[in-house]
Amino acid sequence: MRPPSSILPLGHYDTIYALSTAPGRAAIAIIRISGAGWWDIYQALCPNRPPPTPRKATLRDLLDPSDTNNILDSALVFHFPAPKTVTGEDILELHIHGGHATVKAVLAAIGQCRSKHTIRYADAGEFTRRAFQNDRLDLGQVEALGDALSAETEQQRRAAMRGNSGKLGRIYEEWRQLLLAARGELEALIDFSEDQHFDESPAELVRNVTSQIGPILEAIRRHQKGSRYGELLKRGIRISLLGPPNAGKSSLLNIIVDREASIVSEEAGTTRDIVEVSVDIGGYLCVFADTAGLRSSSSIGGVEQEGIRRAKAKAKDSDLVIVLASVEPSDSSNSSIYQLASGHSGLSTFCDLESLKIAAEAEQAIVVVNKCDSTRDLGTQLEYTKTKIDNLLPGRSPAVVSISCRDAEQSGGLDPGNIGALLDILQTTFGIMTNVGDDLDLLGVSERQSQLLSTCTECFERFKDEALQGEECDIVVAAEHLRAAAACLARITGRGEAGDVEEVLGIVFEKFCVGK
Ligand SMILES: Nc1nc2c(ncn2[C@@H]2O[C@H](COP(=O)(O)OP(=O)(O)OP(=O)(O)O)[C@@H](O)[C@H]2O)c(=O)[nH]1
Repeated sequence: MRPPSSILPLGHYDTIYALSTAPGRAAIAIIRISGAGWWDIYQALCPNRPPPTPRKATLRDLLDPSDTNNILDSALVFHFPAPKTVTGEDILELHIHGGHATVKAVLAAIGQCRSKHTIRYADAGEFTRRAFQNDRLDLGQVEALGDALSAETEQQRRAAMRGNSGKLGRIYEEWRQLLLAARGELEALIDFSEDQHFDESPAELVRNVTSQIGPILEAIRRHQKGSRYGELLKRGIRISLLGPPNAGKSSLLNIIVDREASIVSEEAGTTRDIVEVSVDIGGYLCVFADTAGLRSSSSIGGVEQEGIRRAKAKAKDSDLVIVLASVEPSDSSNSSIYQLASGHSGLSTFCDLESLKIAAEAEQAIVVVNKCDSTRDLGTQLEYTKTKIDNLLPGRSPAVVSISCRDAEQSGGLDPGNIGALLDILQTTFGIMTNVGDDLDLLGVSERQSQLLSTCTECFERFKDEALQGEECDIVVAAEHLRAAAACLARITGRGEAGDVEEVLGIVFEKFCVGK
């Protein structure tokens, strides 16, 4: 359904053009022209030449319209006839040489072409906006396209492609049509029940609609879960490194991100503020936070206390908490640390209880035992540590992995310190955290769409409450709840009765660049 012309922006019928490839020196640059004025532009740049065969590459000299002796470039020219094009309009694409002067000259020449259509440089995202307005893409697909353009990791790209298929839009439109039909039946009852005989009583009809809503509500829950997982992939998985001072949190961060992002020192309590670094692990965008070591002592100052407060808050806000335990001398005098396993060689495994408590409540947790370079009874200590962790975090059974940042630093690789094994465990955990089952399209549900689905659920719940009134049910109110639910679905796709579509478009198109 084409949106009403009242919501078409000013300049919608102008012919627009833009450099669609990145600016700068390159082998090829593509200039895209969209709109009815394409033919005037073609004639001005390629005077007396026959039109290019649709969808076929045609070699043409592009001439300066104000001086036809001046050949601007020799280009490959494509004409894509409306309506089956990326914008739904006629498209002319000029594949020119990518030098700065060539691009500048051809763009200037297009601006000079005469036409009864207004010809102007495109605004950011205007090609895609036209695709939406000409019904080539729904709003969910536009959002997915924006995500695809900004994708930096493999998993971000995959999630964006899932939203691009149009499948989600078709599902929401199907639900909306079902609601509209149900609402139609309710309204028929309201308008005509006095004059005509209906097979169903209002209460029966409302009950029937309730049973149709049930499967949609269930599906919405799956879509919202998919959205949460998709958002993890798009915005990145937030990981906190938590543990007592000196366990090696900063050392581990530096090894993972392969640079000195955080200060490492033998002085306990070095890290105060949170140090955040993004890194791509196996295609997953991860945002690691190195935090202040947790300890409780009357001797620590105000700055460290604030660091500890921030560390706890950060960990509680994370998707995954990595607790660092470490192998230290058994006679460690630090009263804040708790012995997880005692060793024979004068070295035992320690951690602080506060970090483990936070891990017990975290969505996902992994325990890493660092400084394993110094112990000779690692296997036994690890066994004890696992048992102790299972007792301290009942029902969680987090993975426990031993590493040595020192070995990794000294060898300059990941395997000697067992960091490779930790990265494998992380990747497996990310896979579990973002597993939507077979329906991978659910990863394409955006945060905006998920919020609208929540509102839609609320409307359904109100409808169901009304239905529970039985014969007392107010059918006008029930129909209104269905209308509101259908409006939420319309706002997801940007189709139908989405009254505030311009506002929604503004938000969605914010991140688009010129030429897209
Ligand atoms: N033997 C050994 N020492 C390590 C290892 N990893 C880190 N260290 C040392 O432990 C000390 C503390 O390391 P950091 O990475 O600063 O520890 P942290 O947990 O960030 O410490 P805070 O900032 O105090 O919370 C430094 O002297 C490191 O060189 C390891 O695998 N083996």
